[in-house]
Parts: sequence; C-alpha cells; structure tokens
Amino acid sequence: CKSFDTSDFAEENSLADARVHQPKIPLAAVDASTVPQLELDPGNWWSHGRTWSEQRFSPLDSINTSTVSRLGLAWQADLQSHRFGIEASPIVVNGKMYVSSSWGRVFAFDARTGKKLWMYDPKVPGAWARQGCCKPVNRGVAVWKGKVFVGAYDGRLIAIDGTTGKEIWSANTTDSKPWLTITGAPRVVNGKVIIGNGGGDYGTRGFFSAYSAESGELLWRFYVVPGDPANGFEHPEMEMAMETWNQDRDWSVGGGGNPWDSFAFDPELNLLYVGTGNGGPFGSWNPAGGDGLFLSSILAINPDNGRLAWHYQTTPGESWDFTATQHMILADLEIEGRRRKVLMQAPKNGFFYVLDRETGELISADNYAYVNWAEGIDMTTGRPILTEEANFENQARLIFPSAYGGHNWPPMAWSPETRLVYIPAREYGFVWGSDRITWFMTGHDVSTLTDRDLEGKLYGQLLAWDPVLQRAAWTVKFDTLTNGGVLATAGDLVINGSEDGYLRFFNAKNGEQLHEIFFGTGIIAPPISYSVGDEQYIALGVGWNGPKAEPLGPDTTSKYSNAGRLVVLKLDGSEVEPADKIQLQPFMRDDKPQDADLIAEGVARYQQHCAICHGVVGEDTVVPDLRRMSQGVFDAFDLIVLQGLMEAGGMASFGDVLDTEDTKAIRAYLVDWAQRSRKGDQRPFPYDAESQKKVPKLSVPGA
Ligand SMILES: O=C(O)c1cc(C(=O)O)c2c(n1)C(=O)C(=O)c1cc(C(=O)O)[nH]c1-2
Ligand SMILES: [Ca+2]
Repeated sequence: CKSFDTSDFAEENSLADARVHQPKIPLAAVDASTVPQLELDPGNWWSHGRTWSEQRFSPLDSINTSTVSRLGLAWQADLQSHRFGIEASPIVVNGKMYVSSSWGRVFAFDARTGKKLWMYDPKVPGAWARQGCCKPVNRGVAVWKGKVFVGAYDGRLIAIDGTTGKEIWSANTTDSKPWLTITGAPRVVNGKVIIGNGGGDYGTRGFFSAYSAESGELLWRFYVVPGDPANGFEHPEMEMAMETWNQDRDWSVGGGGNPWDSFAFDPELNLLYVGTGNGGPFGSWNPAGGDGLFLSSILAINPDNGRLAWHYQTTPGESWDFTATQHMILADLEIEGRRRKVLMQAPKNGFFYVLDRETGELISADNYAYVNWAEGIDMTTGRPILTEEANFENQARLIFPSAYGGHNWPPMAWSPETRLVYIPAREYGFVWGSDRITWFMTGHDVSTLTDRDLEGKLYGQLLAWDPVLQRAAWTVKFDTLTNGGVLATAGDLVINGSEDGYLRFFNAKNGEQLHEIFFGTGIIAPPISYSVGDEQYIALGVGWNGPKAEPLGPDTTSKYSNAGRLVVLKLDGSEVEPADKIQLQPFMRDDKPQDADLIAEGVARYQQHCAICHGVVGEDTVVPDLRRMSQGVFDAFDLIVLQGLMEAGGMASFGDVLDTEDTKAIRAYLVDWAQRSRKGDQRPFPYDAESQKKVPKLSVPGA
C-alpha cells in the first residue's frame, strides 16, 4: 500500500488521542453542534454507518487480532421476528442502543446489560407484506435531539421519544400508495430527517423527502424520475431528466428509481448523497426508452433546499435491476499525488466507482465482479460500454452480475488504516429475457439458454478492494452465495456474517481467518462495535431474510430456527449457543397423479405470486415450504389465499388477483412437487420440454 502519504497517519494518530477523552453526549443533545464530538468518541455508533461518512469503521481496538478468539456472549435479545430477516444496524449513543426489526419495530436497550428499556411497534397491517419485493425488513433507525426515527414498512416515518418509547409524530410519506414501502434507515442531516422508499420493481415512481425532525412537517421532496409531462414538473431537475425519457411512454406506470437504501452526508460540503434504484417494472427492457435519469445514479443534493448539485448515472437505460442504492463511503484518498475527497460505491452492476464528491467527476471505475454486460467504463464519457450480451430485448440472455448484484445492500466497510474497502460481494448470473419463464429461474437450467458455463462463477466472497489501484488486495471465497454486511475495526479486524449462520473474523491486512462463531441462524445484517466504560462490544442482528432463489446454499435455514435476535459479544463473555434446531414437516402425502395442464398453470401462478416469499426451490425457505403443508392448511387453502385468514402474520389475501381456479392449479402443482420431492426430484417444476411448453408466460408480480 504505497498510495497514500504518511502525513495521513500523523493526523489520524492525533485524532486517536483526542478520541479517548470525549465528553459523553446524551441522546437529548445529539444535533449538528455535537456530531463532531459524537463521532470522535469511539464508544458511539451514532449514525447508520457510525458516522455521516458511512465508513463502518470502529476506532476501538481491545478486540483485535490477538484477543478475538476470547470473544463470547455479553447479552442477547429477542427482536420478535422469525419470518423475516434482521437487516438493521444498531445505533449506540452514550451506552444506550436503538435497533429495529421487521415491519419497523424498534427496541431500546441498555447497551451494557441488555436490559430492555422500551419497544415500539408501528402496527403495520400484515397485508402490507405483499406490497414489496423483499419482505418487510428494516435497516435501522436514526437519532436526533432525543428522538428516534424509523420508517415503517407501510410508508410512515415515525418519531419516537427516545426516553419513553412513545410516538411523537408520524408522517405518511407515501400517501399509502400501493407497492411503495420503506425498508431503509432514515438519516438526519441538519435537523432534517431524510427518507426514501422501495417499489421500483413494481413500476412505482421513486422519490425521497426531508421532514422536520422537530415537527414532522414535509420540507422538500425530490422525485428520482419524471412523471407524466402533461402534469408539469415538480422541480427543475425533472425537466432536465425528461429529456432522457421517451415522452410517449405509458406514464400511468412509474419508472422506478426508488432510493430504498443508501445515503451519506458531507457536512463541510453540505452535500447529501443519495443512491437511486433500478428502472421499473422489473424485467422490462429499457423502461425509460433512453438513459432515464435519474435511474441507478448517485445524486449530490443540497439538504437545505433539496436541489441537485451534481449527478452521476452508473447504468444509463437501466434494465437489469442494477440499482445504485448500494452503500456509499466518503473518504479522502491520495490519487496521483493529489488528496481527493471521494465517494466510493460498488453498486449491483459489478463496477467499483470512485467519484470526486465535490464535483461528481468520475475518477476511476473498474469491475470488482465478473461482468458480461459491459466491456468497461469509458473514462471520457463516464458511460459503460455495453456488450451484445447485455441486450435481452428479443432474446433471453444470461447476464453477469445477477439481479442480486455483484454486491447488494449489505454494507461494505472502509479501514482508514489498511486503506481498503471490504465488500460483501458475489459472483452470480441471472437469466433475463422476454420469451421465457425467467425471473425465478436464476441459476436453474440455464444450460438450455446459453452455452456459457456457470461452473466456477457462483460464489459469495469477501473482497478487500484497493480503491486507488482499483484491484483486490485479497479475497476470501465462501461456499455460500450471500454474506452479510461488514465491519472493519482499529483492532485490524474485518467481521462478516453469512447465510450459513457463522460470524467470521479476518485479519484486515491479509484476509487470514482468525476466528468464527456459529449462531445457527443465517446472518445478513452488518455488525457494529461500541464501548461502555472500558469494555468493547460487537453487536449484530441475526435472522435470515430467506428464501433464497439460489441453487447453492447451506441447509442452516432448514435445520435451525430463524429466531431474529440481537447478539452482543465481548471478550471473555459466555458461550454462544446456536439457535434451536427445528424439525421439518414431512412432504404432503397425497399420491394421486395431478393433471398436467393444471400443474403447468399452477407453476405459473405459484412463481408469479407465491415464490417470492415461499421459495423458488423449496428447501431453503424460512417462510413455510408449501410442499410440507399440513392437511389443515391444505383444507383451508382458499380461506388463507383468497380471504386472508392468516393476514396478521404477513400472509395477505390474494383474492384480488387469484380465484378458485387459480388456487386449484396451485394446489395441484404443490401436490405434484411434493410427490416428485419425495422421490428425490426437488426441482421446482418438471424440466422436460413438453411440461415447460405448457407453462403460460409470466408477468411481474403486482405489475
Ligand atoms: O427496486 C426497488 O425498489 C427495490 C427495493 C428493495 C427493498 O426495498 O428492500 C430491494 C430491491 N429493490 C432489490 O432489487 C433487491 O435486490 C433487494 C434486496 C433486499 C433485501 O432487503 O434483501 N431488498 C431489495
Ligand atoms: Ca430492485
């Protein structure tokens, strides 16, 4: 690592001294004037990525490469979430922790003892579970002047009293429009709560908004994509964006762009950075009919008035679910002899971008994952150079990276000491196309579509990326496809959980694995670190957001309970007990052969409406595997599916899109699938050409 000069370290060392003696800031005093002290105090993790720069680096070092093997349990707490994953980053200020779980439930704990201080439930109606792609998860809360802010899944932004846990105000950010949901964590910038939404995959129109932290009043809103030009433009940036859209498109369908996860803030430049989402609806070829600003872009916004300072579009004409909502890290790098204030992102599309965060200038871009949709990035235009293989308009294509991304939302981390970015990445392809049952078929039977060999291009990895040299310093390959968010620490540790239920500790310098702890339950959330007194803690949510549409994958999710919980570790703590083992119910025992046409119809209906939660390939799911239905559930199938009998738990009624003919077909398919599974063929549907031909063409759920 020769790419930075040592004066960086001199500065950082004097910072390290300053850190130790910071006065404690209580939650009530968290505001713009105390943020510098909050960030210097290594005991805090006051904002989503610890600081506004979202580096996810803890300056604490008593848990380090030599002591890590002594880690044990400090305390753990139930987060009341079994069906849906835990994705939140806890916030810790002055020895108190605030963390969210599914639907937007919030818990406050004494960070040393684990004593529960309060719990807030936004009581989102269970039927809302149907209104999003990826289940009612929540990535965390934000704090400001004694309040805790959370985005509930149904679109409400809620301010909670940090002392009592009582609601102070609530703002309906989406007017309860269908298919708009909140999964991301808010950020608070200069007294304004910033919140986005998800829904682009269903063809909503994405936007983000700023609310007064004090009163909940809407201060400004920025639409990511234009609406019907007949209705005028809400703000000047929409007029500019319109030039990149086909004006004759169907404006009743929003174009996506939903900013469902990442923000960062530079207080010196007074710029808020926003990562925007893909073009919608999912699976449509170039829904914008042009570059489609501001799809899959990084936006720099003046938070005082919501006006755009600059933008960089990672994926013009976005068609592959290549969101740029992935985590953005702000840091200073020495590049070609100049100290640059940069923003770094590894969006789904497989390229690692280094931008000048003052101006938006593209400094460098190189692929961190295998990519076949673009040859590279043209450094004069900043645009990707598309390949023939990218175009699935008239023909199905196997495209790398997949819609899950070379890297998805689980956040990466930056260590100012090793000068490396640690990315929870994966190698994976996805079949896109208009003439096939595609979107659930990921990784299955792709050999019939293309001769490209998937072998060797399917794995998850932890990638230590040198952003100056734009190349990997080291990589660790996993047997599994999906690993969780990452934490880097001054103890020279990089910490990363995985879907196989292990939390692993690596040497930040070389990737050597130093230690691992087994939780039984799959991990997707990022760990954080904080201290109370002299004791350093590592905290993380465990809870798998299954199912996985993947051919790989451990059987952890089918063997252990998916009990969503917060786990806190410390040196010389007690032994970590894995989650309880569970017993899988047997496959349905009905032996009657089912009608082939009915099965084919059932395949289409199941994949269209059920698979997204109940599983594409069966076995792997933490939402009930329907091949294993009890007779009671089978008999009540129509009551559940068409009338919402189990709505409270998140199984909404589908009575508006399915009828009794459909449920008959779905049941026939499930019975057939259970029969085949019992005989050892677990594949989601018969792969012979005759059976496949019968399956009706699918459309995107909800669209
Ligand atoms: O287009 C969208 O609006 C949107 C929203 C979300 C979300 O809100 O969770 C995800 C995605 N897209 C998406 O593409 C994706 O891969 C994804 C994964 C997850 C998750 O929580 O695991 N959410 C989302
Ligand atoms: Ca998406």
